[in-house]
Amino acid sequence: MHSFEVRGGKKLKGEIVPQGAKNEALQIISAVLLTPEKVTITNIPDIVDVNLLIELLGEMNVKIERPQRDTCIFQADDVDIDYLHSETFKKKSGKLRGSVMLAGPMLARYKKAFIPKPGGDKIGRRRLDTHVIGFEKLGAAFNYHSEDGFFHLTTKKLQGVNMLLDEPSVTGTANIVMAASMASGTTTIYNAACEPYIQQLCAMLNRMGAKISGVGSNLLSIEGVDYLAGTAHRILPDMIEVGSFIGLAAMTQSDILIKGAGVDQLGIIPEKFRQLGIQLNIDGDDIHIPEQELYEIQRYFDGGVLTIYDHPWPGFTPDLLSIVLVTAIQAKGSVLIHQKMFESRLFFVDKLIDMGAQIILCDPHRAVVIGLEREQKLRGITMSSPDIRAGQALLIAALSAEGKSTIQNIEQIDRGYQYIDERLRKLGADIKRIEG
Ligand SMILES: CC(=O)N[C@H]1[C@@H](OP(=O)(O)OP(=O)(O)OC[C@H]2O[C@@H](n3ccc(=O)[nH]c3=O)[C@H](O)[C@@H]2O)O[C@H](CO)[C@@H](O)[C@@H]1O
Ligand SMILES: C=C(OP(=O)(O)O)C(=O)O
Repeated sequence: MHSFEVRGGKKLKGEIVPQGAKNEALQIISAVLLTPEKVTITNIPDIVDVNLLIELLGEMNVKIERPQRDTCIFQADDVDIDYLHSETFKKKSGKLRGSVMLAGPMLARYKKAFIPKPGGDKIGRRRLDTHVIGFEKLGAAFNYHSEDGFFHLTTKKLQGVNMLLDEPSVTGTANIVMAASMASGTTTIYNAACEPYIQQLCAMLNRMGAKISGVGSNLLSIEGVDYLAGTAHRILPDMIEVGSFIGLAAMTQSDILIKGAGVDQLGIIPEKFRQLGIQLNIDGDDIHIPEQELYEIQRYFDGGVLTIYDHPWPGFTPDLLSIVLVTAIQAKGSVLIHQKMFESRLFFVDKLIDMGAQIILCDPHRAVVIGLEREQKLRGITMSSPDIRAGQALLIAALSAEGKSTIQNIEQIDRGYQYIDERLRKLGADIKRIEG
């Protein structure tokens, strides 16, 4: 288990470029299975989850060239379907959430698929019903094997259908879109997720020859086609990284320029940080966060305490709530953080409380942060990273704290943030990776 040793309390300064988006990469890389032709993907983040998915494809006999660290050329012209029965696949696919999205393309092209017991963050119950019910509506039969937690899916032919999703699941929508793109007839998906990740996937599939309309809305219409061709695709900047850097700058009173932030695709994210009182200057595709002595949390017009909560896109992504929470610690004022989607994502606040933060954990979904107004610094402590975003939030807390902090279990952070220690050092942070 590796850890980060951080000596906090330093102001940072400089430019940082966000990596390609993790959650988009997982969808886009799964989609290469839909065609026997070459698909070139650029701006791939060099992170554990994405590298593991690429490794899985390689083991399925997909040809992969990696001319640069951020570019892969995939060709799925001779896929070994039997690999999906192997113990190695079971073990590896269970390590990341993204592997569930191999099922949609497999079902579309090879008429059978397996949904592994999902990996990813242990942040609460993460059901797969939306995926399985969607496939069933398209004409797939499934069997759940309780001994290995796998869903086994088969179909003679996928047939377009109108469906209303139980919830706008992000990976569920991606899976169903990929399967429907090669079904017979037209599929409509209402209550579809519409995150930029999904919009990017649909744009890529359309370039491959799919016929998807309604992209960006919660009503997608997909006219099935027989064949999808190769294409090239560039992954957007990771909006969760962008939000994390905004929070980092505010908490550490730093002057940071986020270059190429993908401003047009950030939705409500900048506004939520502005509600915390953080000044953001948007210039073209860059975001400048100037050094700020104090930032004051807004109140509602009637004087009520601000609540920041997650909601399916275009609402605020749950993946940034831990970052917003940690950023509020040094603000002036109070905010209620309400994590509606996941029930185990807020428990890391006990570590922040140990560091000196004023937080009341009301229940597993809600926490009130009472800002310290920089009257008191957090204290460095030893802590362990429970999940990817809480890990990054703890790192931000450690960088703002007085003295030394040790963050253990940084494998969680490495799942989603590329060379984070190296990039933070370039901004002047005192952070060391301790191996073993
Ligand atoms: C690999 C990947 O892309 N992971 C993202 C994806 O996970 P993932 O696709 O697994 O998440 P889902 O969108 O399926 O939903 C996540 C959880 O939220 C619940 N839920 C969902 C929608 C809703 O309206 N109400 C509700 O309560 C679901 O029951 C589920 O427990 O989307 C999540 C929600 O944005 C993000 O946190 C994950 O980072
Ligand atoms: C929850 C996340 O990831 P995953 O779905 O891969 O666990 C995340 O990216 O914040």
